[in-house]
Amino acid sequence: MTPGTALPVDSHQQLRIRRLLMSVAMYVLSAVPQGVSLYNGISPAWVMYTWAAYAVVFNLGFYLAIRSNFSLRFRDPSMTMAQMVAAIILVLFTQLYAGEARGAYLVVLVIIMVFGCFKLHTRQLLILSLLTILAYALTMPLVREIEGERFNLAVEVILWCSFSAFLPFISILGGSISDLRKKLMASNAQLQEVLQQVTELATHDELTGVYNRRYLLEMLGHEKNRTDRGGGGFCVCLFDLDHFKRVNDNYGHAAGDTVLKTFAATIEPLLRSTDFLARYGGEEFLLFLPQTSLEMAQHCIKRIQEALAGTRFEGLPPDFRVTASIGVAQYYLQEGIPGLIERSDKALYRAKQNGRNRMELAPFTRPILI
Ligand SMILES: Nc1nc2c(ncn2[C@@H]2O[C@H](COP(=O)(O)OP(=O)(O)OP(=O)(O)O)[C@@H](O)[C@H]2O)c(=O)[nH]1
Repeated sequence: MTPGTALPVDSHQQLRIRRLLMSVAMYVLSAVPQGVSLYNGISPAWVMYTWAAYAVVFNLGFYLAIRSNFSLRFRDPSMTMAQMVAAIILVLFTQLYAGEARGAYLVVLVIIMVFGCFKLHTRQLLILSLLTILAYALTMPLVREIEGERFNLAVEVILWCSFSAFLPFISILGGSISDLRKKLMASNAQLQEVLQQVTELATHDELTGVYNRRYLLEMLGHEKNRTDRGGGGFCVCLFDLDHFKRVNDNYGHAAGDTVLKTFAATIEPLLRSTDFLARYGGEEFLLFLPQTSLEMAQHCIKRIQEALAGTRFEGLPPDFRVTASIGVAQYYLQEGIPGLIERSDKALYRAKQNGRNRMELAPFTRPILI
């Protein structure tokens, strides 16, 4: 992925090819004045053939370089500067034989500068335009040679002066557009980053990094709808850390936070990618197990209890352990999510009553689909 943007490399290359095709379209269009010149005997046929061969070879070369990803080796994989220089050389060549129609070709140079605004800075565009003005001036003795007696120095100088006045101006304008584009892209990237942060904040618990209650309830709602339409059943497991108040009281609030974070970090790797662990409140966590029977949920809880029994907590005594009481409920058809959680909460209450560090299953009286 290119830094600062959201597009994958392939999409960037496709965009570059699209831009190249735009410039190819310009070549095709400029074949029209070439043809008219040829038809009217203003420029010789070999100029048109040379122009066409040059255009085909260079554009094919640029196309292959981008298509094969060879251009990714360059700082600018669009090869904007190279494309522009190639086009400028071609225009300067064809205008040599354009006679009185020379002005029409000079317009193309202006359009080439506008193309540069996709990638180049104002300074690069200005340097390129000054070099073009100089190169154009240097072609004048050749034009004189080709045109012989028809050469009108005054007309040529007027053309050169107006061209020299406008081209730098177009470059500055193009550069400003380019800068504006870059700023827009940077602020877009920033916006994406902020959006990602906001999404993270809206769906995750800040302390433990697991999902938050709101997001979990949303996911439960989706799963309920899916199950009611004929999907497999699911379970929820409500965890409550035992005697957590004592952790805060004996070791301080920061140690309590560490316990919550470590608890979540211990459970997460034990889950399938489709399971959801969320912080339900204070020291309560809700585990949502889609496509899971009560029996499978019990296996999962046992795995978690075993892992917890061996978990050490940073900054706390080596023999310090945390246990949890768990209430497990399996969803039954058409049940409301609040009702389902209430059943798991009642089961959790029984687990506390029955001595903690254990799980209790919520009884059910209605059919369960799994
Ligand atoms: N460190 C820390 N403590 C929290 C956080 N949220 C809630 N608590 C504490 O969690 C404790 C919950 O205590 P109780 O509800 O009495 O339950 P308990 O001590 O775990 O006892 P049982 O649930 O009956 O086993 C309270 O002391 C809260 O202050 C948190 O984000 N960080």
